[in-house]
Amino acid sequence: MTLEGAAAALVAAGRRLDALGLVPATAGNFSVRLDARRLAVTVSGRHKGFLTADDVMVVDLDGIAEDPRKKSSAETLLHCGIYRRFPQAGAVLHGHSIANTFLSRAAGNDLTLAGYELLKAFPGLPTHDAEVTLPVIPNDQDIARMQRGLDLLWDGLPSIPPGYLIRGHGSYVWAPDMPAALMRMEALEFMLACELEERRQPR
Ligand SMILES: CSCCC(=O)C(=O)COP(=O)(O)O
Ligand SMILES: [Zn+2]
Repeated sequence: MTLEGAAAALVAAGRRLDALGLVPATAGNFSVRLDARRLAVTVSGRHKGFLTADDVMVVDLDGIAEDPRKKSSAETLLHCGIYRRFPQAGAVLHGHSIANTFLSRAAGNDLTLAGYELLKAFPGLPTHDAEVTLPVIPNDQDIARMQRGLDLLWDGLPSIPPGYLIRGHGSYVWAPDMPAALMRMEALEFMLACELEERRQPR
């Protein structure tokens, strides 16, 4: 993918996720893979609903910026960690919603979503009669350490779902391309909103 195409995809993703309330304030960050060694990622601290092409920059898989005058997302190393581990990952989205924040604070080490039609948005789940268990990892301002923890966690999982939650912080999903990543993010956040609604019901 070209940098111009990547920038257009990230700007459009920001508008879409902002319209859904998933990137309040300057929260969230997005990326797409450019080639085997590089990704295009959002610049840190920008409101993701109002991105322009100038708010997208190139880093390598170690998070090193091509243009050192620009500062990439504070969470760049989580994007790099996904592209390094999953060769089929072509786009990564991170959002902060009320549902993912609340539920990740209430959850243990993982969160299972079961019986939702929208589970079909995740790979290998052809019917609603299925479940996906997403890891919930501790939040940490040391992003390199958080990624090391994720790598250890992934090493121990028999199969790795294409997403996770960071406690009290937000959700990450990835997919082969941006349209598929958006579909996963919307489906995940819809199911989390349903879970939140269920917990609001009087028992
Ligand atoms: C105001 S949100 C706090 C930082 C964060 O969690 C986030 O997703 C946005 O950080 P970035 O550096 O990518 O703008
Ligand atoms: Zn965040």
